[in-house]
Amino acid sequence: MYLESRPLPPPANFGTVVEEGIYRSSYPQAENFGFLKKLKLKTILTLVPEELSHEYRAFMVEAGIQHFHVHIPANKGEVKVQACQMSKALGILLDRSNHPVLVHCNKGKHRTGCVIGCFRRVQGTEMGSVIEEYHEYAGRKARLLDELVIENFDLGTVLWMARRYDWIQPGVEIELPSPATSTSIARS
Ligand SMILES: O=P(O)(O)O[C@H]1[C@@H](OP(=O)(O)O)[C@H](OP(=O)(O)O)[C@@H](OP(=O)(O)OP(=O)(O)O)[C@H](OP(=O)(O)O)[C@H]1OP(=O)(O)O
Repeated sequence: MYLESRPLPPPANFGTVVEEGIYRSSYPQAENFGFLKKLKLKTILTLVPEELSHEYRAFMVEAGIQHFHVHIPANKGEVKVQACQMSKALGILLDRSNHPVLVHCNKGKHRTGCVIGCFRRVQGTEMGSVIEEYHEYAGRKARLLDELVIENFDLGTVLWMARRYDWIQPGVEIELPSPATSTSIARS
């Protein structure tokens, strides 16, 4: 993308999840702000715990972008993300009044990959395709624990939002874990 003669590079690992609705990326840098402005974002959802830089915050204020900050921990050594954190992040993405929204972490691979993977499950996407998309962005750094989070996330925690904002494809049955057999990795 170009503005006049200046290139407008997207953030690294940028992708479109839902056309003109949901985008994903690594942590945006100053040289990416022009590209983000062209997306006419309404919302940015940051998944890393660190405070925003003054420059990044100033960009959002100037562009009239609302900001949400949800800490999704990295699943290293053990699953660390909890259902309440994941459902908070998904709730922001499912709410179409926040669109267009960019969701990012540091590299746009693991934490963003988990959130988008759970979002795809809400959409009823077949698990093989969900995991394939996770690997597309995580590359050789893909983590089995992230895949377990995606596969075991309890969709029941966001089902009312999915219905309210019309994310569930007609005829798609959302499979909820039965209380007795629930092996949900992500505990609330
Ligand atoms: O391979 P390692 O275990 O050394 O992971 C490194 C780093 O790999 P590198 O050294 O090759 O750059 C990871 O970057 P990539 O694997 O995405 O390239 C990075 O993932 P990340 O930024 O969170 O990824 P996102 O969730 O933002 O997508 C990870 O941070 P944590 O998982 O948050 O701890 C780092 O761990 P550490 O140094 O202990 O903090």
